[in-house]
Amino acid sequence: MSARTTLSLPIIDLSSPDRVSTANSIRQACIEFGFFYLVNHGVEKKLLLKVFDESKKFFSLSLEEKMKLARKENRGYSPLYSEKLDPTSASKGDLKEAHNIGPLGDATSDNLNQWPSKEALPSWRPTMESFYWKVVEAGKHLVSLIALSLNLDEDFFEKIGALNKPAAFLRLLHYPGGLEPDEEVHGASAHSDYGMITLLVTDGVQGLQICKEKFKQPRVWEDVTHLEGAFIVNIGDMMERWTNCLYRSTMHRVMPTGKERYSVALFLDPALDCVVECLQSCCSESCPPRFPPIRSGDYLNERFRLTYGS
Ligand SMILES: O=C(O)CCC(=O)C(=O)O
Ligand SMILES: [Fe+2]
Repeated sequence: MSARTTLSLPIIDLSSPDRVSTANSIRQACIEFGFFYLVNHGVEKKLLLKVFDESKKFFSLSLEEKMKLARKENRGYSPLYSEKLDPTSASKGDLKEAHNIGPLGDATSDNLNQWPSKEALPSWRPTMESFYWKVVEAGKHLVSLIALSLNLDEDFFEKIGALNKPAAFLRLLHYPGGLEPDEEVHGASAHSDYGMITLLVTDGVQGLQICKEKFKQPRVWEDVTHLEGAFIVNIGDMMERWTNCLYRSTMHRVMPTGKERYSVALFLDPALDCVVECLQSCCSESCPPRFPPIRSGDYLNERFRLTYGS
């Protein structure tokens, strides 16, 4: 087994009035780790607790009930082992169940969402909708600081249409307990996220690990410490493509610790018709673009296909 250490990530304060210094700290964090903690993000503790409470109620419904909402078009319920975030792994799938919601606010897309019945979970939908919008708001604010950190106008990503209809997915996750650490069984197998940024909140149970040097073997995994009340934010692959790998989309995974674990992630992805191509400030003659331009929707579809094997 490879060596492991525990890691404290840089802390970014979203409410700091000194935007330039915050942008500088974001730049450092994205170059060095691709991960950081986000504090003072504006999402109240009460709402966070309510989301976890509803999530626990949802995952304790019978499998039959949950399968009525089985995943279609990346919305709805995915049972244990149905996903493999590392398509190269030989395992039978990831030891987690999940439920995806999003993108909201657009009638066509909204209609594809699958909601548990009001009889079973009366507060589910308003809780998730309210949380979704609060986290999207924090995410958009953060993206404006990321633009600043890349010496771009704060509204750069708005102007190129990446955030017009936020392609955001809210994903509730449940990792069952009972299994000890094992190199074969992963809660979430090694992967990088696909989009711009991910904002994650967990119930405090350990398990999340990152590997800073994804191309180096053997891989070195470091445990990410829980910071109460903070979001854990990471850079996704499309942001890595925009920045020509200046900002890292860091590989991560969730290992079973023997304890049951809940987490909630919001994936803020570029609008589906937005073309993601190397930023001018991130390439030069001696450092040409490493990736060709790609439509966000095409990129996402391909990644989902590999993850779900369909
Ligand atoms: O549950 C976690 O801590 C991380 C989940 C994750 O990385 C993902 O769903 O992409
Ligand atoms: Fe992830």
